[in-house]
Amino acid sequence: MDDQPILSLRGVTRRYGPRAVVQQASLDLAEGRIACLLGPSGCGKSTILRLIAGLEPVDEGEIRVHGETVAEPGASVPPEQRGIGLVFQDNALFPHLSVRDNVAFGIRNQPAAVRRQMVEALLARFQVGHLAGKFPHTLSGGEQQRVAIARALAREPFLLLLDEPFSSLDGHLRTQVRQSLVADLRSVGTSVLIVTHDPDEAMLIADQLILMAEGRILQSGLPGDCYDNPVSLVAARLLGDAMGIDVAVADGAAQTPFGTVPAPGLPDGVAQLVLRPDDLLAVVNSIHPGLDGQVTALRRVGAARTAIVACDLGEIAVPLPGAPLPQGQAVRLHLRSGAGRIVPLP
Ligand SMILES: Nc1ncnc2c1ncn2[C@@H]1O[C@H](COP(=O)(O)OP(=O)(O)OP(=O)(O)O)[C@@H](O)[C@H]1O
Repeated sequence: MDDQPILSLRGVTRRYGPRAVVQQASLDLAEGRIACLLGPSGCGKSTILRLIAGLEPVDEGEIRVHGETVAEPGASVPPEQRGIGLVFQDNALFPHLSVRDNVAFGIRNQPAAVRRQMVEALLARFQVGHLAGKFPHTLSGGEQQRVAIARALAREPFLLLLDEPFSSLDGHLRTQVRQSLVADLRSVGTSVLIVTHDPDEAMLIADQLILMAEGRILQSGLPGDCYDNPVSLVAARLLGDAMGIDVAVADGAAQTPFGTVPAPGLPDGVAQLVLRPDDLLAVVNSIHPGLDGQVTALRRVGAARTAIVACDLGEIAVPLPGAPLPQGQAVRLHLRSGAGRIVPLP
């Protein structure tokens, strides 16, 4: 099996004036996977897509496709020769062309019979065959999205880039459209890189998750690994609530208010314990070491109960899987077995 990444970025930097909006970005994409690039608004996600597609030059670093350099400072393979499809947030279908002709547009050099067959197959695959003769303005946002993706795939790109494909949809519709679109993309087998700022969306659909903040790629890996083993507090917070507590590390172990936590590979000195809300347990009459506190309030969302516990670290929200605790109850906070990660200070 060929393990060579289909696309690699190495130390890629892009500046607008003096400001580097993408800084030293490195990543590898594997074939046939759905990767999600997740980060807050303005962190440089769309710029990375444009760099990969060849719509912008790199100022530093290198982009490789199947091991061949396609972009480095002063040299760039044009977008149409990269074999990469890009669908922007706004879809930008040609308004004066029917759905069928929009999809056929990118392959207009193919013989008519081949073109017809490919277009029909793609429209059917993306469940918009019944809309073939319609014009874009008569389609819903989700339908336009599917047509735009079918149009990009007609050129048989080895990689499809999707910039916030579900941003125009909300609630239930978003979940539905997302599920069925991802299933269709998987059935095609194309490699896909999806930009999103929605952590739940990224966790749900990604085979590979790429975390980004302030122009930098922080971490890349399986979604579960990124969630369980964040490289920093910032990376942890991209995927959900997390708190950081300064701790002392010596000989590969950190002394925390909840006991000793392994800190493999970290140098001696100050580091940070990263905690997810469900990493802590509030125990009454505990005989084990932990951090003492007192319940100051109870909250409930649906079936889930949370106790607000005042302790030396301030007020901490701790999930209560069992019976509710009364206000004022003294508790000891413990770290669940295996929970908590020690990361370097920012
Ligand atoms: N052509 C440009 N000239 C100058 N600054 C730009 C240009 N394009 C983008 N920027 C700035 O670069 C930063 C990164 O923009 P980018 O669109 O890549 O972020 P993003 O993560 O995709 O954001 P969003 O999720 O809001 O789309 C932003 O601060 C943006 O204002």
